[in-house]
Amino acid sequence: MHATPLSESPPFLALRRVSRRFANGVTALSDVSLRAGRGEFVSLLGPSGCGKSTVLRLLSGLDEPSSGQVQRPPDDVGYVFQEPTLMPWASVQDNVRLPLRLRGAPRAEADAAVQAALAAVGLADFARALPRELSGGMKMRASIARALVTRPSLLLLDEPFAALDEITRFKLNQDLLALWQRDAFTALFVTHSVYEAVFLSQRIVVMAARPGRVAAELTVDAPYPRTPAFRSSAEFIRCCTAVSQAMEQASEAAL
Ligand SMILES: Nc1ncnc2c1ncn2[C@@H]1O[C@H](COP(=O)(O)OP(=O)(O)OP(=O)(O)O)[C@@H](O)[C@H]1O
Repeated sequence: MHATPLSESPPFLALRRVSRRFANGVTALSDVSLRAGRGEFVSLLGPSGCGKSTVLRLLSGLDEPSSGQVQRPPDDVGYVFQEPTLMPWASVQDNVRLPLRLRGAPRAEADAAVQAALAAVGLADFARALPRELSGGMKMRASIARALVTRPSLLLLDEPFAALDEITRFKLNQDLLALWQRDAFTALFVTHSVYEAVFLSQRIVVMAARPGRVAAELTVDAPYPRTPAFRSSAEFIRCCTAVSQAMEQASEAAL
């Protein structure tokens, strides 16, 4: 594990000296610069209110910076929220089909894409189920399938597993990495959990609050695929310790 130099290959997405002030006077982000290369898995880690969700909203085009520059990828962006946000009256397959319907994709093409997305998250047998018939983990799988059904080049995930029990969370971490390796999208993953960030990421951006800013950047050198054995390895523990220390330093600096 080591601190990351900022200038390497040309970025796929970037924030350059971005600040975001809201009308109520809150400065959610102050002079934030970060970047990700194509196909990279990057986590944003930090305490509540440090601006993690604001970074995702800026990258998805849902929000604009007050100053600085946001470089977004040219094509599709998938977004997964903490809540699965499924339509309760629609079947799992109709929920997953929604982004394709909104863009007017031909029926046969959409059907094939929906089936493929459901199979990829292990929900092929639940295509006709209603969301209330699914467990929390399965609802989140459906939400991930909906985000991936358009084959986005960037997947933004805003604490998607925070409400799940630990076993389910570990399983979904593993399955998300398998999807990422298979489809080669760029992943920007927001979490409060040091362990989750280390397990998943190639790089971790540690943020601090009041105002939201980047406090540190660390690289996790461990190879993929990362199996459950990685969680009990010396390398994992070393990385978690380094990231926790960076978080502590960031919170002390904020006091
Ligand atoms: N639309 C808005 N208007 C005013 N203030 C906002 C708005 N959106 C966010 N904020 C404030 O900006 C700061 C950063 O919010 P943001 O949701 O990005 O943080 P976060 O790190 O994602 O927090 P959490 O981990 O709790 O989700 C917070 O103080 C929040 O209250």
